[in-house]
Amino acid sequence: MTANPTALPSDHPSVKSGKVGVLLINLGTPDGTDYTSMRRYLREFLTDRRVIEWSRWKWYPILFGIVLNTRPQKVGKAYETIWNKDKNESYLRTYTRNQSDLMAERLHDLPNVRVDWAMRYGQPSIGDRIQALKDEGCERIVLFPLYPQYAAATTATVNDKAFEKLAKMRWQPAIRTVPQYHDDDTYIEALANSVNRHLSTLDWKPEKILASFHGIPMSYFKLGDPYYCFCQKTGRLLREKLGLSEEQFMVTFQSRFGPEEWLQPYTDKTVEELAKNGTKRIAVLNPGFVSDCLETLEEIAEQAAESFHHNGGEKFTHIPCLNDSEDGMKVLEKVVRRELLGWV
Ligand SMILES: C=CC1=C(C)c2cc3[nH]c(cc4nc(cc5[nH]c(cc1n2)c(C)c5CCC(=O)O)C(CCC(=O)O)=C4C)c(C)c3C=C
Ligand SMILES: [Fe+2]
Ligand SMILES: [Fe+2]
Repeated sequence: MTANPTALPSDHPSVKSGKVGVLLINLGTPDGTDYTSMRRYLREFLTDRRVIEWSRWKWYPILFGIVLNTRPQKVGKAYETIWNKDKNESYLRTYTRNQSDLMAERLHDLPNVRVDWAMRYGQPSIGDRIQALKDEGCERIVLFPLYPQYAAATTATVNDKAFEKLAKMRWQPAIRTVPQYHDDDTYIEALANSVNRHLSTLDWKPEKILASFHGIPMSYFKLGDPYYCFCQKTGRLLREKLGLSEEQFMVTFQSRFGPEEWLQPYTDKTVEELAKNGTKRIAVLNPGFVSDCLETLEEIAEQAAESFHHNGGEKFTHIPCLNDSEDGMKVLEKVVRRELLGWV
């Protein structure tokens, strides 16, 4: 008898192989609304050089001396008002997990594909989930930062974090990173449907619709971040799809942080000025957020609504993000299937 030359030696470790991973990644979320959880989360977030580009010697005294002593209480209180009490977690976490579960179901025709989810800040971490996918036999992984409009502070930092993990792996999986899909027709149609569906539940019509995107400092844009242009294009395509004029539809930027100038027009100032100038009815949506979160549920649906009413406005409505809706999942599935081409 001759030995089989292809047989593995008896002491060879078992290696799983032949699978493709899809990792959905969103921004992150604190584990709880208490001071310690909030501080841990904000510390990880605000020490990210892609988020705060100031030099360390200028930023750290402010961060550790002031921001991390005051902001955890303030933001913790805001989180409490929008916490998903059923699951004891933020909605961003609930929706991201649901998106992952639903994506797995939608890809049932691709038995070699594994779907998982992670957060850039907090848990589950990107590194842990890449390792878990690799351990399951994923030799190729699609990294999907859940941001329709690329920005260095969001998409790039997700990719950086993933490659930080890969830098420590002896046997790396092959990687694809998903680019922006700000002008994808399925995405624009899903947004338009969500606007029309939501407005059809009201007994009034808005005089103006605001598409409010998270801002970035103006200096980042001037240094070459394309985010502003992607937001403007999404806004224009959505306005055209809805058949609205430039008077009826506006792109604005929210969530300013720190003393610098950010992208304009600012959402909070616009809402206030519209109300003061006699606009009585507005609707606001957040096309840049794949899931509702603090920035949409608290800053817009609560704070902006209050400001509008306080300044003389009468009707305000917040149009929910696509979240784990059928239309929202259609968008994510389309992007994932495109990025899997040639791999499955
Ligand atoms: C300089 C600071 C920040 C930049 C730049 C920034 C860009 C940016 N952020 C999002 C999406 C989200 N941000 C969220 C919360 C949040 N953002 C910042 C600061 C910057 N973001 C802070 C400090 C916080 C925490 C809350 C607070 O302290 O005000 C969230 C919500 C997370 C949640 O758990 O609900 C999202 C989502 C984008 C898309 C973006 C640039 C394009
Ligand atoms: Fe942010
Ligand atoms: Fe531009």
